[in-house]
Amino acid sequence: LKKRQDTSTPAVPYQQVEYLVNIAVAGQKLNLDFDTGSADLWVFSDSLPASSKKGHNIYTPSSSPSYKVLSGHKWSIAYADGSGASGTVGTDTVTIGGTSVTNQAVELADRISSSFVTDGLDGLLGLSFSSINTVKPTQQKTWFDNAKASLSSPLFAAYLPFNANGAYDFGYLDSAHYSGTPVYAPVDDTNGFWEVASTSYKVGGTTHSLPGNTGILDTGTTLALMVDSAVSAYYAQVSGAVNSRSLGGWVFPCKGTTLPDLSVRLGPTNYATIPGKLLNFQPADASGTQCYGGLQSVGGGTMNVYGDVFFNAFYGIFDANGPRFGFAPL
Ligand SMILES: N[C@H]1[C@H](O)[C@@H](N2CCC[C@H]2CO)[C@@H]2OC[C@H]1O2
Repeated sequence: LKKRQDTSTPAVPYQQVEYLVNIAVAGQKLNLDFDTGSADLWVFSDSLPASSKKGHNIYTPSSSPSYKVLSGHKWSIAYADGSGASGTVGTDTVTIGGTSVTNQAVELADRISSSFVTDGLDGLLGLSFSSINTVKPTQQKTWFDNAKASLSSPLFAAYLPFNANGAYDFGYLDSAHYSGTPVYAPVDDTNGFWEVASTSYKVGGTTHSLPGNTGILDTGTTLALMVDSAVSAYYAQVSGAVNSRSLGGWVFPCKGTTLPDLSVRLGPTNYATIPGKLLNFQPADASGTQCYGGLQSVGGGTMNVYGDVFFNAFYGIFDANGPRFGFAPL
C-alpha cells in the first residue's frame, strides 16, 4: 500500500487458501476473501449460531469502541455459485496493509449458507463497483472506493501465483509481481463488474470470434467460465475429454493429457494466454483417473468469467482511472 505521503508498507500478505487476506476490522483480525466480483464487505459476526462460528474468526462489534450501528440497514447477497448470506450493518475502521478507512460499512452476517461454514474464510471484501452493493435503504461503498483518494494512485492489483503466496497491492504496482509492460483494456462498469470486451479467443492455432461477448475479471471465482461454444472448441482439442454430468463439468484423462493454451481477448486489441498447464484444476474423482478442467461452462449469456486461473498467469491491475483493467504476465 502506498499512501499519498508514500510511507512504504509491505504488500498485503495473503494466504493461498481461497486467496484470503488477513485484515483488521477495529483491530480484530479476520481472513476475508477479496472478491473483485462483488461489492459487499461482510464478516462472520457473533449473532451467528454457534455451529456456524466453529473454526472461524468472529467480529464482535460490542468489543469495538469505534463500531457504530447503521440503524435500520440490512443486506442480503446471493452469489453465482449458489452461496449466500444476509444480516445487519454497522460502520467501523477497516485497515488493510497500512491504510485505514474510518466509517467503513461492515456487514454483519446473521445468516450464512452452508458452504461458508466449511470454507476457510471469515467473510468477503468486495472490490467490484459500489453500484452493486446490496445494503438497503442506503447503498454503501466498498473499502477501495473509500480508500482510493488516500492512495498514491486509485488502483489495486491482484498477484495470485499458482501454489505460492501472493498479494494485493493497493495504490501502486509492485514490479516484483509481474514481467514485461502491462497492457490495458477499457472497463464498462454498467453492470458493477470489472467488465471488458472479450470478442474472440484462440485455441489450437485457430481464432474463434465471440460477437458481443464480454468478460469479467473476478478474483472470487476459482476457474475460467466461458460460453459453451468456447468450452466445446477448447475440449475438442483434448482427446478423451467429456462433459460429465455426474462429475459436474468437463473432465479429461489425468494421465497422458497435455492441455492446449487458451488465449482470450481482453479489450479491443490484446490477448491473454493462459498456459494449458494452469487449466488442469484437480482430479475429478477419488481414483484420480479423470481430471477436472480449469475451463468450464458459464451456462448461458455472453458474459465470460475470468477467475483465479487467469490470475495464476497474469498480474491483474484494477484501475479506477478510466476505469480500465491492465494485465502483465507473472
Ligand atoms: N464473485 C464470486 C464469489 O466470490 C464466489 N463466492 C461467493 C462466496 C465465497 C466466494 C468464493 O467461493 C461465488 O462464485 C462466483 C461469485 O460468487
